[in-house]
Amino acid sequence: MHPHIKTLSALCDKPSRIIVGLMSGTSLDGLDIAVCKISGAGINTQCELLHFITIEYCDEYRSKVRQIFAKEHGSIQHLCLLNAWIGRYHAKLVKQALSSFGMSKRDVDAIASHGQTVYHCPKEQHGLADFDNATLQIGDGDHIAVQTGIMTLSDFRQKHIAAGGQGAPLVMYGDYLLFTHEQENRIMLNIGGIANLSFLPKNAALSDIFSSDIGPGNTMMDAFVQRHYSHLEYDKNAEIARSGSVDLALLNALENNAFFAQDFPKTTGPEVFNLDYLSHALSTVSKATHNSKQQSIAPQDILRTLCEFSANCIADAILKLSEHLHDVMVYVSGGGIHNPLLMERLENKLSESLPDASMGSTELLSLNPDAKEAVLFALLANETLCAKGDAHSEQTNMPSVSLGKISFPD
Ligand SMILES: Nc1ncnc2c1ncn2[C@@H]1O[C@H](COP(=O)(O)OP(=O)(O)OP(=O)(O)O)[C@@H](O)[C@H]1O
Ligand SMILES: CC(=O)N[C@H]1[C@@H]2OC[C@@H](O2)[C@@H](O)[C@@H]1O[C@H](C)C(=O)O
Repeated sequence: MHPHIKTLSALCDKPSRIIVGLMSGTSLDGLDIAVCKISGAGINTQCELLHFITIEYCDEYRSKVRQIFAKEHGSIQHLCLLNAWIGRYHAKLVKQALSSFGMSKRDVDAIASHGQTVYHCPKEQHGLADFDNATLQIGDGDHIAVQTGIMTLSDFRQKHIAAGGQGAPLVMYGDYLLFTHEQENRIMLNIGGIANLSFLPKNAALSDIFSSDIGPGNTMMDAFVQRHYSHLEYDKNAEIARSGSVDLALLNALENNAFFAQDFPKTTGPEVFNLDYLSHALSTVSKATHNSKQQSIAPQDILRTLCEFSANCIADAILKLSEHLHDVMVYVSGGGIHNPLLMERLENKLSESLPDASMGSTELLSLNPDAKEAVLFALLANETLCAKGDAHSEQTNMPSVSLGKISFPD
C-alpha cells in the first residue's frame, strides 16, 4: 500500500483534524483562509475556527483573472497558464497565512481549496441542447499540494454536477450539518458577489431543506463602481450609493428576468448579472421613454438602484420561502453584510412584509460571517475524508456523493 493511502486512513481515525479551508469568490477581493479543527463527521460534526484571514489579492491577480472571468470568449492559452499560476499563487498565500498564525505544514492535515470560478453555466443559462450543467474552477490542487507540502482536496463542484446537481450552491452541506435547529426556522443568507441562501425550517422533512442562488449580491454594484470610478474596487460603506436615488423605471427593467421566476433551487453568476445586463435594462428604459435615458441617469442614481435591486431580489426570495412560516430568523454572512445601505434596505423590506422575521449576522451562531464559505469547504473535505456515507441521505436535495479530488504533496 502506498504510504499516502495509509496517511489518509490514519487521518480518519484521528479524534480531530486540522483542515485549512480556502475560498476565492466571484468578487476577486482576496483569498479567504480558515484554519478549522474538525472532529466527527456527518451530523456529529464539530467545527472550531482556530484562525481566519482574508489576504487581499494583488492587482496582477485581478487583472489576470479578469481577462477570462465570466466571459464567453477568451484565450485558451491564458486559461491553461492561469490554472497552474493560481494554484501556485494560492499556495504562496497559504504559506504566508500559516506563518502569520505561527503554524507549519506539520500542523495541518489537509487543505480544502475551492479554486477560482472562471465560468458557471447551468443548462437553463446556456440553453444548448447538446450540453448539460457545467462550471469551471481553476487553481489546480496538485500545485497547492506540492508547493505547500500539504495534502489538498480541490475541485468540489464537478462531482455535484456529475451526480445531477448544478455544481452549486454547496453551502447546503455545511448549513445542514451545523445549523439546522429543532426550535427555529432558519434562513442562512450569504451575500457575496452572488447572493444565496439555505432554507432550514424547523422540524422539516429532509426533502424540504435546500440551498439556492437568489440573484446578484454585490457583483453588479462592484462591476459598475470599477467601470465608473476607476480607482475603486467597490462602494465602501455605500458612500456613493447613499448620495443617489432609486430610478424606478430602471429598477423595474432590472427585475424583469426569467431567472427570478425559476423555481428553487437554481444557480447563477456574473455571466448573467453583469454590466451588459445593466446596459440592456438601461436601453429598455430609454426605448420606453423615447429618450436617451442611459445618458440621463446619474452614476450615483444607477448605483443606488443596483443596491435596491439586490435588496429586492434577496427580500423577495426570503418572503417567498417564509410565506407559510410564523417566524423566521435570517442569519447573514458574506461581504454584503458590510454594506450598510444594502443591509438597511433589506431589514426595512423584511420588517414591512414579514414582521415576525429577525435578521442578524452568523456571529450570533459563533461563526465569523466573513469566514463562513471558507469553513464550508473545510467541512466538505472532512466529509469526503471521514463520513461513513450516511451524511446526506437520498431524501435530501444534496446528491449523496463525496466531493473533491485528492492531491498528495509528492
Ligand atoms: N465596507 C464595505 N462596504 C460596502 N461593501 C463591502 C464592504 N466590505 C465588503 N463589501 C462587499 O463585499 C464584497 C466581497 O464579498 P465576499 O468576499 O463575500 O464575496 P465573494 O466570496 O467573492 O462572492 P461569492 O460568495 O459570490 O463567490 C466586496 O466586493 C464588496 O462588494
Ligand atoms: C459557481 C460558483 O462559484 N458559485 C458560487 C458563487 O458565489 C456565491 C454563489 O455563487 C454560490 O452558488 C457559489 O458559492 C457558494 C460558496 C456555494 O457553492 O455554496
